[in-house]
Amino acid sequence: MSLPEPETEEGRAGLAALRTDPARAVLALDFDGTLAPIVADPGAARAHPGAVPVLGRLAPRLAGVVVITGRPAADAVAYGGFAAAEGLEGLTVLGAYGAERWDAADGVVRAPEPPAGVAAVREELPALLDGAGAPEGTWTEDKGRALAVHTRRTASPDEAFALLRDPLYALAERHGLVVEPGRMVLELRPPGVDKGAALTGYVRERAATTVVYAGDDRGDLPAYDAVGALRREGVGGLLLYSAPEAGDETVPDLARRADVTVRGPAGLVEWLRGLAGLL
Ligand SMILES: O=P(O)(O)OC[C@H]1O[C@H](O[C@H]2O[C@H](CO)[C@@H](O)[C@H](O)[C@H]2O)[C@H](O)[C@@H](O)[C@@H]1O
Repeated sequence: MSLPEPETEEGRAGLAALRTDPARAVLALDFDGTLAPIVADPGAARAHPGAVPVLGRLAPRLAGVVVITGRPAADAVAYGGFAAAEGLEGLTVLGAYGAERWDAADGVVRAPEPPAGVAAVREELPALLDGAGAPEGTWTEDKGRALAVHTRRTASPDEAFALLRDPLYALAERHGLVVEPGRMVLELRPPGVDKGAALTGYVRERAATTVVYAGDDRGDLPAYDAVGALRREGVGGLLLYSAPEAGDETVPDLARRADVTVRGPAGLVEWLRGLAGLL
């Protein structure tokens, strides 16, 4: 099986480094929109059925496989079907943008206590949404250490997103939180972590000389930046963009910078199968 040639020179160099020494390469993947198709109900998201089998084939050949997600680590593990998966005994899941860590080796989630601002936002959010005129279908996902306001199930998700944007930024700022905007979602979460720092830490921990990162949303941009910085240190890098299969708009900053574009989780699984075939 062959792999499509990366569209950039740096990407071709990254793929060549990966093929030369896979045992020193890290494969890092976002969850929603990358491993799991986007669905209207966040609680119904599940990894593409081909994801775990192909990751299980790849992982024993690599320095490490890590899922880096805005989800709580436990949710990603459950929705991904990652616990006790064949070949994924060394898998790591970095949840809540790197604040939480789960390792398949012991099945434990490690995480610090959320800051007090999260409880204050939880308290004030319902009245704020009422006052802002949040339309029917607006839904708050309580992630424990963050609150995510989803607009996908409103009649006009983009309009609802625009309506709620400023009030939610103001609320987050009042309580020392930051807003993470995503695909029809505005998440209020603690500052101080992002997917870039999470990825860099994992690459260093594994002493990797190549890193592959796949993502679909704005929250993945810090990981793209991290791959850029690692490349400048001499680490090989390959950036994949999981473009929307339907409905959602593309994220121009990811589309422009990616070395390889795949069509959603199904396209990513196909690419990973091609990689497994090559290795
Ligand atoms: O970092 P990720 O793994 O990409 O997680 C980002 C957010 O993903 C989830 O929301 C997104 O997926 C939902 C299910 O497909 C979809 O309904 C929603 O519109 C998307 O924004 C999740 O619910 C959030 O908690 C994550 O932060």
